[in-house]
Parts: sequence; C-alpha cells; structure tokens
Amino acid sequence: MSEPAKLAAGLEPVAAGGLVLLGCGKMGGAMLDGWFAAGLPGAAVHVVDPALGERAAALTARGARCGLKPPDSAAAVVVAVKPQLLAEALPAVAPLAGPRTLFMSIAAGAPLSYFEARLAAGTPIVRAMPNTPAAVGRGVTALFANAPGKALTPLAEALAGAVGETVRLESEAQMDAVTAVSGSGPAYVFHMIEALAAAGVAEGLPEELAMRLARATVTGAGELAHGSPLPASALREAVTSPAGTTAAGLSVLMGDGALIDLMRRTVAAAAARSRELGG
Ligand SMILES: NC(=O)C1=CN([C@@H]2O[C@H](COP(=O)(O)OP(=O)(O)OC[C@H]3O[C@@H](n4cnc5c(N)ncnc54)[C@H](O)[C@@H]3O)[C@@H](O)[C@H]2O)C=CC1
Ligand SMILES: O=C(O)[C@@H]1CCC=N1
Repeated sequence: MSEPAKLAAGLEPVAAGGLVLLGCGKMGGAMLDGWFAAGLPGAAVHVVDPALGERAAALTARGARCGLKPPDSAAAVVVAVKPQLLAEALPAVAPLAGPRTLFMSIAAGAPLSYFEARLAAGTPIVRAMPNTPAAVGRGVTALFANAPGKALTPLAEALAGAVGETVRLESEAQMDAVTAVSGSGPAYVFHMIEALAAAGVAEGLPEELAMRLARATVTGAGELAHGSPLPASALREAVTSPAGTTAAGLSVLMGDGALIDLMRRTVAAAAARSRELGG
C-alpha cells in the first residue's frame, strides 16, 4: 500500500470539517481527484450526484460517502452542477448554509446574488471559474467572494489550488470575460489541434500523421510557453525566420488581424452567453 499523500496546506478545515461536492461530472470530478491527490482523506468527502454510475464504487472504496442526502454540517460545499440544474440541485445542500460553511460555486453565469437569495444570510460564498486542465493539475481558477466570503477566500484558493493556479478577481463583473477566456479556452485550443490537422491533410498528409503532428505541436508549444519566461510574442518570433515558411503562414493568420478578430468575436460570444446564463 502506498503512503497517503500529505495534506496540502490550507485544506485542513475541509479535512476536519468535511466537504460536500454537489455534482461530480467532468469539472467537479477533476477537482475531486485533485483534492484526493492533495491528501484530502476520502472520509472527509460526501458526493451528492444522482448519476454517479461506476464512479460511486471507486469513491466508496476511498472512504467517501455518496448519497442524495448530505451530512448535517460541512466546512465547505462545492457546487458543480450545470447552471440550468441549479434550481433543482441546490435545495439538497441549502440546509448546510450558514456563516461557518463556505459555498463555492463553479457554475458558469450564476451570480453570487443567485446564491445569496437562496442560502442563509451571512453565508460565505465564493464564485469560481476553473477549467478542464485541472484534470492534470494544470488548471487556472479565478475567484471572487461575496462580503462574508472574503475571510474564507484562502480556503477556496486552497481547494482550487489543488488543481492548478488561482487568481483573485477585482470585481464579479470580470467573471463573464474570464469564463470566455480561460473557462472555455481549452476548447478553442483543442479546436486549433483539429484545424491544424485538417490543414495538414489538405496539404497531402495522412490523417493519423497530421493529427499526431498537430497534437504534439500544440501541446509542445503550450509546454514551452508554460516553462519559458519569454512573452508569447518572443516565442513566436523565435520560430519565424526572415522570409521563411513561418512568416508566409503568419501573413495569413495575422494578416489584417485575422486570428485576433476571430478570437475577439469568439470570446465576445462566450462572454455574452455567460451574461445570458446569469439572467
Ligand atoms: N466543463 C468545463 O470545462 C467547465 C465547467 N464549469 C462549470 O461546471 C459545472 C459542471 O459542468 P461539467 O462538469 O462540465 O458538467 P457535467 O455534466 O460533466 O457534470 C455535472 C454533474 O452534475 C450532476 N447532477 C445533475 N443533476 C444533479 C442534481 N440534482 N444534484 C447533484 N448533481 C447533479 C450530473 O449527474 C453530473 O455528474 C457547470 O456549471 C459548468 O458551467 C466551469 C468551468 C469549466
Ligand atoms: O461551456 C460552458 O458553459 C462551461 C463553462 C466554461 C466551460 N464550460
């Protein structure tokens, strides 16, 4: 048996007081894996999700509890259901609300006021926007707390920090743009892989080879950007020989701000949808 991981700093309150996860799908499940990897004991966790499927057995084997009725108290409740299902799902955990229980919601669009209207007065609430690279510990999560939640922001940061970087926002209004950039952003990058591979096929490469090259290129470039102190523009320039092939390619991608304009419209559409989801 391998040694259990040492509990990461900042997670002591949830290790001692318990954590309830409402919704254990792609994002909630990725965060839960991060908390376990950060040493959170299974016995500290209760998962509320009516469709856990095979995951239930693995959670139970870890000592976590699963069931639609959460315990009477918890140090933190993490809300990770689809925004459209909040009205149906939140009542199950609402009785846990109060000044000593952190509510952290990752639901896109749903404003702090939505939770304040439905949870006990004085409940510390942190709105957070993570992204799926959390599944490999390389997410980035932006956080903004209501007034009672300010004091518990370090606990929210410890929970989000178990799966990657964290940033504190200056205002809740920034959350729509954040959702559009980093929340949805991984999908844009995955589509870049698809588009680069399709372009390789159009130039005569077999599909499998084109996809392998595109995937390795995007992930390798991401890794280089992650590890390098240089700005992205300098990394781009390092690939670009004067009058070479990259310059020819970039004259299309950057010509008349082509990609900048496309990305501007992409992020604007996602931010508008985030505002719409917030009602
Ligand atoms: N997938 C992503 O890239 C990101 C998602 N989010 C947010 O995370 C939330 C969850 O998204 P995903 O994990 O992608 O969705 P998902 O569909 O993979 O997971 C949602 C989970 O909620 C469960 N669920 C449904 N009804 C429930 C109920 N009444 N009580 C408890 N659990 C219930 C479902 O069974 C499912 O396991 C959404 O609000 C989304 O806006 C935020 C950032 C990134
Ligand atoms: O597509 C969505 O609505 C969620 C929020 C950010 C990423 N996925």
